[in-house]
Amino acid sequence: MKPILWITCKLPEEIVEPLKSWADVREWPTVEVNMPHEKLEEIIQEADILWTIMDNRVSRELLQTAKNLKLICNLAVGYNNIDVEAAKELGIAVTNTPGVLTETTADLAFTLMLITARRIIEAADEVRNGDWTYWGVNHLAGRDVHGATLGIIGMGRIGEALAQRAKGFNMEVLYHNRRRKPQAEEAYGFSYRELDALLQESDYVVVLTPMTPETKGLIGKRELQLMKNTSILINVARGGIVQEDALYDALKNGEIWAAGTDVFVQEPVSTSHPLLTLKNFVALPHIGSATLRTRKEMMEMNIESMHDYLEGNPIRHRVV
Ligand SMILES: NC(=O)C1=CN([C@@H]2O[C@H](COP(=O)(O)OP(=O)(O)OC[C@H]3O[C@@H](n4cnc5c(N)ncnc54)[C@H](OP(=O)(O)O)[C@@H]3O)[C@@H](O)[C@H]2O)C=CC1
Ligand SMILES: O=CC(=O)O
Repeated sequence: MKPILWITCKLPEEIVEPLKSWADVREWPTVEVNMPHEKLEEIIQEADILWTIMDNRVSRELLQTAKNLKLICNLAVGYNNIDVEAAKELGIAVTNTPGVLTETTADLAFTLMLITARRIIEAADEVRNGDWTYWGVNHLAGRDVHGATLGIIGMGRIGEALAQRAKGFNMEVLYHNRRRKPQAEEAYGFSYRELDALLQESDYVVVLTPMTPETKGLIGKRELQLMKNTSILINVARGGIVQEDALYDALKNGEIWAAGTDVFVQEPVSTSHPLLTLKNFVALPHIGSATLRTRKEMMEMNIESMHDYLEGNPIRHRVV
């Protein structure tokens, strides 16, 4: 009997079709709406392999209801949507997609810095809405990215790729991790800072840590107040690492100059979210790794893990 592979979102036909040679493939049928949690509760009971996306909350309670589940492949590098400790205890392997999305996500992080600093969304909207009525000396004037100081919180794969882009813009690069990276410091000229010093010195602060109990709410009122009132905060990591209510207050009160984020606590974010009322806030719909090539490579990486499992080989890209 073929193992049951449940895919919790609609994937391209050319990816799914070949899987049918070895799996009894069952898939969520539509791209417009993601699988509701109640459906996940139902299908986890029959799946041998579960192919998940970040939207799926795979808790301990949910995992405990699984009868045959042996492998979860998460179509993302971040895996905070899955209780990996519980999975490990229950003998369920979990895999992710590190590396293949690094450069693409760094491109997006740098893009978000540029569009936030140069007020690109406001400017483009002005043209489209017919509000471009004059040339003014400080009209839509933003902030320079070149030559500024970039502080990266979470200098991992994506952080390093972002830092390399920043070097091309003659930026000074500071970073904060739990562990220093002396070799990278020497090779690329980054400088380590404690968190508070990084916040105080940087013109751009970019958050690129995973979401963990330690990073949840890492940037709140106190941290935002440490930043310069001319500085810009970018979050491409996970919603909730930056406290959204504190960010709203800091932007509204001019404690920081602007912010751009690709991620929210609740995704998709509600159009009534207070942050969306602010002109100095740029919002993107979690598109960090969204290029056709990278998404294909992410899917292929998950499939590699499935093949390893099937063939009884050590499972590549395994988190636990
Ligand atoms: N917006 C999007 O679409 C995307 C978002 N992401 C997010 O980006 C995250 C990073 O990805 P990637 O670069 O591949 O991951 P890495 O694991 O390579 O890098 C994460 C870095 O964060 C640091 N870190 C972890 N905990 C803390 C902490 N408490 N304080 C300070 N630094 C910390 C780690 O260093 P150390 O252990 O020394 O602290 C590490 O260097 C993902 O987990 C994901 O959530 C990723 C891809 C796309
Ligand atoms: O947010 C995306 C990821 O890959 O993690």
